[in-house]
Amino acid sequence: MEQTFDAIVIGAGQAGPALAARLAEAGRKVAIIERHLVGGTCVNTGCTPTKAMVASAYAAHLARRSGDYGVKIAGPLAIDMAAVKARKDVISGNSRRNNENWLAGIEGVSLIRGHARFTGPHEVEVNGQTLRAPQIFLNVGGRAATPDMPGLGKIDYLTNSSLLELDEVPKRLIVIGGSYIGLEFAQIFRRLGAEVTVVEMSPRIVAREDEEVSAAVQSFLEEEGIRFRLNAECISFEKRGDDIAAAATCASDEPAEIGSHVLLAVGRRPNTDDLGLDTAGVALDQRGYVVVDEELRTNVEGIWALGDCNGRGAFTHTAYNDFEIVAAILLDGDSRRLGDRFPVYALYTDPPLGRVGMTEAQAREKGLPYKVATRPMTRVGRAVEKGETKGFMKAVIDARTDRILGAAVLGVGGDEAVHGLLYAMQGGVTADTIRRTTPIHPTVAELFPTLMGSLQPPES
Ligand SMILES: Cc1cc2nc3c(=O)[nH]c(=O)nc-3n(C[C@H](O)[C@H](O)[C@H](O)COP(=O)(O)OP(=O)(O)OC[C@H]3O[C@@H](n4cnc5c(N)ncnc54)[C@H](O)[C@@H]3O)c2cc1C
Ligand SMILES: NC(=O)c1ccc[n+]([C@@H]2O[C@H](COP(=O)([O-])OP(=O)(O)OC[C@H]3O[C@@H](n4cnc5c(N)ncnc54)[C@H](O)[C@@H]3O)[C@@H](O)[C@H]2O)c1
Repeated sequence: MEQTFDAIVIGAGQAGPALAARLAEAGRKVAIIERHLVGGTCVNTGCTPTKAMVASAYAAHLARRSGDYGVKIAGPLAIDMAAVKARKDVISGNSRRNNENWLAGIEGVSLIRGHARFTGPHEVEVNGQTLRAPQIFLNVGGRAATPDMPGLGKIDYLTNSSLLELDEVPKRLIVIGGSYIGLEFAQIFRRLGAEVTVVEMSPRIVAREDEEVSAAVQSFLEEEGIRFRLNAECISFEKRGDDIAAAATCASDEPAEIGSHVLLAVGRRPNTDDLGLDTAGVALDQRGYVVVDEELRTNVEGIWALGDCNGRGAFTHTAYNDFEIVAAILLDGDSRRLGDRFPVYALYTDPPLGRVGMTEAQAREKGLPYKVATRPMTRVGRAVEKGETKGFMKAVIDARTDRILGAAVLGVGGDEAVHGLLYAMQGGVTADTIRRTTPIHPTVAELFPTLMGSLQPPES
């Protein structure tokens, strides 16, 4: 059987459904094809379930610290991992169902379940059926990278997806990779009672960040009992009875890490290897990401790529922004572009790291004249009152224009507070204007004017 549509969207992740809805609203007949779960990674195996578990882990942490606040809990603390998982499943499941019901209710959108594969530049095959459309939008996302490490094929390892299915806390968890996924899970499971070791091949964790950010995050995670093996340039695995041994270096006299479970969190790979993109003539880069221009167009007329699969962003908000760019161009006659967006993200450890724009190291590498200011969270009233004073805030300002180049807010509420600086950057607001504003007391963001008032040239 063959069917013709005005547009086909492949993947119901973070950009596809919103785009399908906008196209249908504009009167187009749209097919959206999903091979697994509506909502994609974020809703089912990424943001939503992990942040639900971050909340459970925080509750456990706060309960352990309750005495600090003058609150006594009688008896020992117990973690009911099955209940933690059930809570996370309800939150994630509700989100998925809301997405499904919303899509099902949109006139002009057909949700087709199955794996899509190109059979030509403007036709795909799903479940043996051919679908044709002049416009095709890829939103196929990615999955956990599983590099060819010695011994990996002989052990049962976990990824972000399978780890979320555990209904018992691992006794000893070895996390390979010390970035977003690795650190968020490391702290979650440590707070839920596991012994946790993070094995990272770089000399420091979250190595994209400034050195003092990496050091502060490592230090507060170590205070909670998480161990780190850095410079792990030569990782291999071996089964030892019921346990797994992970060797971190090639030196045979260095002891291996012994764990009951291993989580692989060493990056993602795009779901572009089983799409038949060569048949359609769509160009990929060396890492398998779809090559797109500033308007998300691929090299093939009538094919666009949005979200993680284009390698131009790796977050839900960047995937959604890709939808906004494409919809603006195709439906609103508005000329939005990838280059309009500032890098912004959060690392959801506790305390979280909110980040926007450049790091200081990036400003230095670019040879930009800049000023910098930092302030420890111990000198932020709101943090002191909450009893959560770990971390610091830092701003990097262009010395010529007085505009913000970048900022890090590592501390309680940092994921929220950093937005004040994002909006300031988008609006071209200067540090001096921020210095003259009157923010709400007591908040974390109320210290931004003070921060801007303490800018200094970098130490040379
Ligand atoms: C553990 C974890 C935590 C995360 N936490 C955060 C966070 O807190 N904040 C944040 O911003 N980002 C977070 N992310 C990243 C975020 O999940 C992704 O950036 C986002 O989901 C990307 O959206 P997408 O639409 O590009 O792809 P996806 O959400 O991956 O969706 C792609 C969809 O396409 C489908 N698909 C693939 N191939 C085909 C095919 N051939 N035919 C049909 N369907 C297909 C897939 O089944 C999937 O449903 C996290 C990721 C992980 C793994
Ligand atoms: N809070 C969030 O927004 C959030 C949370 C989780 C995931 N994500 C998204 O998911 C993506 C993937 O996250 P991630 O943490 O898996 O990847 P990542 O690319 O951010 O980090 C991978 C880490 O693994 C290390 N590594 C790579 N190969 C290794 C090896 N062989 N041995 C040891 N260490 C190795 C790297 O040095 C790096 O520190 C991120 O790009 C991010 O956008 C976002």
